[in-house]
Amino acid sequence: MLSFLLGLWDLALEQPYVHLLTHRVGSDSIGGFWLSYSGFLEGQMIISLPESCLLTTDTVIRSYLGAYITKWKPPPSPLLALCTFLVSEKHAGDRSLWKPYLEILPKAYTCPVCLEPEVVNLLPKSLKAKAEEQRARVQEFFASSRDFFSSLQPLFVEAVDSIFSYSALLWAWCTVNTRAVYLRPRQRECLSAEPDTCALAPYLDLLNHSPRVQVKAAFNEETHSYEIRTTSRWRKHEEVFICYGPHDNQRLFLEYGFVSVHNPHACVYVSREILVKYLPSRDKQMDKKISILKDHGYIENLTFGWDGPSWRLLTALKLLCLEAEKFTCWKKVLLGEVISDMNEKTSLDIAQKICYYFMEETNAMLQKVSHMKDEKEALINQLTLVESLWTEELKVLRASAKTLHSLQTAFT
Ligand SMILES: C[S@@+](CC[C@H](N)C(=O)[O-])C[C@H]1O[C@@H](n2cnc3c(N)ncnc32)[C@H](O)[C@@H]1O
Repeated sequence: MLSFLLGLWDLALEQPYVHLLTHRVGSDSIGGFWLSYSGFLEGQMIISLPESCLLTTDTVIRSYLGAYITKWKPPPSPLLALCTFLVSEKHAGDRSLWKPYLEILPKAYTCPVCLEPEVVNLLPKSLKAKAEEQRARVQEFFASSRDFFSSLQPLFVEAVDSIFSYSALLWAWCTVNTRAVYLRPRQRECLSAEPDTCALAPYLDLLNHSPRVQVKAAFNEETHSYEIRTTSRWRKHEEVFICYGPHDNQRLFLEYGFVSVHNPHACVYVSREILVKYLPSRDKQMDKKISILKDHGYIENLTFGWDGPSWRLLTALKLLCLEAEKFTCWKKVLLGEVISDMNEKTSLDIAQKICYYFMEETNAMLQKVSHMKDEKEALINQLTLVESLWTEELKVLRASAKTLHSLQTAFT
């Protein structure tokens, strides 16, 4: 493993910028990270990984799988090509040129698609629905790929069913989903029309995420290398982070299987059902108001954040709280105008009720997770992850409740 990585080091870096540290956590996962050797200044290159070190669909098509992919109709997707290569190379073990890379990849993942259904049941509703969608998508990916896998039988002594099992494909899918970097879309006749934008980038993919840093990452067409430059400053021996995007914790959990503590983008989603639950049930204009919110895209992505209810959430509430005689002012509400003190106050009161409701629910879920941790030791890692998500949500809600309280005092 190390020789491979040191090989990359020689190839990719002009000077030894970083120490690479990997350590195993438990038996089935690996935590890899980068430690700054001599520090980085803003704008400095962290890594420049030559194209030849990237694992792309080109790598797959040039391999022994190429002839099978080219023959297969309808053409396999770029994702299927990458996943098939990963599973096949992992199966090859010592015979694989990619063995050193494959050995440092996690053996298992913690994205919701890999969690036990009873753990998925403990996720916030909005995330649970996305987790179930993700699982259905991966299951469909497996089901629709089985004929293609069968066509590969001449390449293997063992039955392909045992090599390209659901768990093997799931592992490969998670590897691509959690670790791939973005390349500009390419189109190849032997692959389906889905965007071919993923590349695995050994060594570079050991960089962990921090929401508080900024990087510039892209393939440089002139140097033919994938380059990452930091816009932050790193002191000697500090862990170097990159930013995977301005993702909230639910998105980080869904796509990468982790939760970021004190994530500035963390938020709690308010569903339409909860929004309506706290409004006066006698409002005859409610259906009309809901349909205005829907038409103007204000029924989704309503959130509580560290700074209180989002502008979208408050705007939606102000519109829903409009008094009957002020209903015609709904456009002004969407433009951010204040309609009346009464409208401002009522919407803040309802925002606070919803916030308290979420805090109660979150505390109840935390208790449930804690009981389950006592009862189901085998699930402790998965449950701890879910617990950290709820804990972060509770912190956001407390901060929001505080902001709401101070906003309300302006009306008392
Ligand atoms: C591209 S890899 C980064 C390197 C990774 N730590 C490894 O094991 O090789 C992305 C994965 O690293 C983990 N990860 C990245 N940033 C993290 C963070 N701030 N906290 C916890 N896990 C993180 C998550 O499991 C994520 O799916």
